Amino acid sequence: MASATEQPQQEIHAENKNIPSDDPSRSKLDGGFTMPETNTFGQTFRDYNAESERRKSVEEFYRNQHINQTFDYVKKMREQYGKLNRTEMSIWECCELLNEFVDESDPDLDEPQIEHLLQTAEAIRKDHPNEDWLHLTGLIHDLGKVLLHPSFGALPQWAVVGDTFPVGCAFDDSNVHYKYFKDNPDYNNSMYNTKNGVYSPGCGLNNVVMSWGHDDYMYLVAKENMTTLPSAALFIIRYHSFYPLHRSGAYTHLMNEEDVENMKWLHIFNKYDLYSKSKVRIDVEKVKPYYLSLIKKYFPAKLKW
Ligand SMILES: O[C@H]1[C@H](O)[C@@H](O)[C@H](O)[C@@H](O)[C@H]1O
Ligand SMILES: [Fe+2]
Ligand SMILES: [Fe+2]
Repeated sequence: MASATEQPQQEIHAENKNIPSDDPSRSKLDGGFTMPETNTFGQTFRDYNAESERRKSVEEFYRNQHINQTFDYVKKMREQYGKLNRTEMSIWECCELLNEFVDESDPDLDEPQIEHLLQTAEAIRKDHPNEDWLHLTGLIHDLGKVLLHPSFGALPQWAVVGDTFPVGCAFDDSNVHYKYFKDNPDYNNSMYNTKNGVYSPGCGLNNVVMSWGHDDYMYLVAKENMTTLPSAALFIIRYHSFYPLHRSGAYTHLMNEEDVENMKWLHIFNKYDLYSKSKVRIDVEKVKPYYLSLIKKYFPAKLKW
């Protein structure tokens, strides 16, 4: 029987096994975690132009996302889904619901989402054994993708996944496939197309309306169900797809001091979210008791969704 103190799984270092330590092709070692040079398809991570079987569909995904995510659309969705009146279920039940979904925006992963959740959580657990809140954050950060499920209205992928960005101000050209924003109605709206748009500099991300998707939704679910996770966990969940900010440094003029503090944890988290994507399977039944104990510590048994 697996105990709640089961050791973390996943051989993160698998890629390096046969490569001499001084070989430049060897992955970078960083805090124990090996960041592989290439993804499952032999490409560098987040290369949206590399020729691969997924390139075309990922680009088509971003075309739809950029055209449809307007300020008005996001406001409407936030209000509607923020009511959390669709269903009641536990965190683990939600993990299981994600079993069937593959994320169409992701050039690095074609595994069902539950694999990605466990790979992320287990990779964090290995390097940061004492931050149990961060393990749980890894497990739940993508649960908002449940919006794809028929019982949540089966939202189109462009309304659930992909990188996020602020609406209500100019789209930054560091967004992937930026060119498709030109067909977004907000692109030509003078209220929304200046650097600050409807915001003031330093207003804080909490006051910025982000494109609608799994990040903001899961943030609302965690907060409204009174999680006892620390605020850094909520920040990670809410902004983990905000690559234009945490990877490219765009939109920093909207941040306040608290955001700057929280960014430190987001940067740590992001490494595991991105680079743990692999074909290495996790034995779900083996690790389940450990994660159930964390869920019990930080969440009520049933949550409103
Ligand atoms: O394709 C991925 C995926 O949807 C992730 O869940 C999200 O966090 C990333 O930002 C995105 O690029
Ligand atoms: Fe995500
Ligand atoms: Fe993720």
